[in-house]
Amino acid sequence: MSAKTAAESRDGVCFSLDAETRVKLERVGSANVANVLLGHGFRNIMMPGLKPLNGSQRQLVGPAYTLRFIPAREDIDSMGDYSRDDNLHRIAIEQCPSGAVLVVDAFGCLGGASMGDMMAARLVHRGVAGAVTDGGFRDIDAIAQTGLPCYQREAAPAATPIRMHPIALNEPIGCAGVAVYPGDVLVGDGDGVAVIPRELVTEVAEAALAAVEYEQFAAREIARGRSILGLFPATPESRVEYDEWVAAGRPEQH
Ligand SMILES: O=C([O-])CC(=O)C(=O)O
Ligand SMILES: [Mg+2]
Repeated sequence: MSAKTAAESRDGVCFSLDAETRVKLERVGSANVANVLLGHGFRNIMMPGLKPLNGSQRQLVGPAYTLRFIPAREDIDSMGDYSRDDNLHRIAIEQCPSGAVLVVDAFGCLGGASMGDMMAARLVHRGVAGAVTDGGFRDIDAIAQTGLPCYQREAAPAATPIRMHPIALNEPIGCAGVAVYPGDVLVGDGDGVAVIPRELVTEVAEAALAAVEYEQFAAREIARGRSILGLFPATPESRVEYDEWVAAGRPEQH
């Protein structure tokens, strides 16, 4: 492992994503990713109910760094505990690697915040690619101003320790009913968030981008009045047409 890669790894998990794959995933939809993963047999990789915090936020792409909460208990959780430097919630903000996505298992809890705008600002400064929770964030207008791509169920403004206790970093979690292993790669757009098992990311990115490029051809044909039958989904014949279109330099008009 190179020094750079080692710097990007924690607990033996690699959080780097090669630039070529990242650029491909920035160009594809979560639905394209879901289709490709369905072809590999995966049916539970989209996080239902999670919405972008800001409709104009940029595409979310990055390997998962995980934080897991359990329900708070009055004899253990307090605002005093929250302020401690060994609080795993705050450590996650300081340790989520640059380029990674902080993925929070909040057990669906909306009674406490998974993150606020000070934390989001710190993630932005540290080069983190985004944050996802199956609960909600507080200070959401201010988080939107930071530009950090974020996904949540809905706003959860109450103080975290009222309902949530951070229990583990960088372990497998469930988020919105989807398994997330540290280093799995998330892709989020307006539809929601898809999770790509780490070992498949290169081939999924390639196949999803190929689907997007075929759809550019199909969209052009549909705009010209053509039926989707025989065009979308692709047929062997329409693929020949697509290949000819690509060979011709992808012209906008016939
Ligand atoms: O104190 C918190 O729970 C988090 C918060 O509001 C912030 O990061 O702005
Ligand atoms: Mg705040």
